[in-house]
Amino acid sequence: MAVIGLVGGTGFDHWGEPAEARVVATRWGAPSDALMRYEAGSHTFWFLARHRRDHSIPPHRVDYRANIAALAKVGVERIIAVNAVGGITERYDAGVLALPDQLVDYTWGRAQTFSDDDDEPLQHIEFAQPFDAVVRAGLVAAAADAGVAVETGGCLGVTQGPRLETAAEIRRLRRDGCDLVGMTSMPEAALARELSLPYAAIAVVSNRAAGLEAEPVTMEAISATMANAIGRVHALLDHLPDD
Ligand SMILES: CSC[C@H]1O[C@H](OP(=O)(O)O)[C@H](O)[C@@H]1O
Ligand code: HPA
Repeated sequence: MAVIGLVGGTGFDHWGEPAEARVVATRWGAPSDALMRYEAGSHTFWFLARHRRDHSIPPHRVDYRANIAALAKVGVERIIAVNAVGGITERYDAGVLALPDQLVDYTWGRAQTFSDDDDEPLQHIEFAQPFDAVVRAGLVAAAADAGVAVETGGCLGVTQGPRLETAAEIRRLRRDGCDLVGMTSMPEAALARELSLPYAAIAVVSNRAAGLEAEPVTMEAISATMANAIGRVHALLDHLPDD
């Protein structure tokens, strides 16, 4: 049994009645919301709604440091992030569950490190592989066990938001090697690495990215796709293997 931090995003702001809710303070400030404990499959999960339960915190205003520090404070051993993302390359159609293995950071102006004052050690984390191979392997095994199809691998470009991208920005991301686009994986992934917390993401393709379809991207379509896919995310969590 492991104690796992679960950061839920768009389409996953709630997870039923928790076994426990805990308000956690950190030296970086308050996390997005109370942390909620759930027992699922053979693991304990501490769930945190990245945008708060009422989905009121936009991606550029999430206090990623407080969120990761709060998860560390309740003793999580690893972190699984759930993200709604746009699909850029053909493998990543709407509704696909992806387990990305790379990312490119296009965000700016976010508090992106704990190495930010004299009280914290200066760290230059190793980050060639931003998603943890062991956590990703557990998700691959869970998918096989649950009979849920996943695309393994893929590069996630992280934009600043909260607006969606232009068609030209998506063409640029494709040229840069990005398969997927989201807004919240950075600095979340890097901060987890700074605290030595293995981190991986379940990226749910909620839409084809801007300019790839005749119709514009709408929040209604994103929400509908996420509502459809979230049962498969839960199936993965229920089937995560024992260590
Ligand atoms: C148009 S939806 C954009 C919103 O959804 C994603 O959130 P999350 O990563 O927390 O699931 C994306 O990053 C944006 O915040
Ligand atoms: O198309 C998108 N772009 C950026 N973030 C997203 N999150 C869901 N869909 C998207």
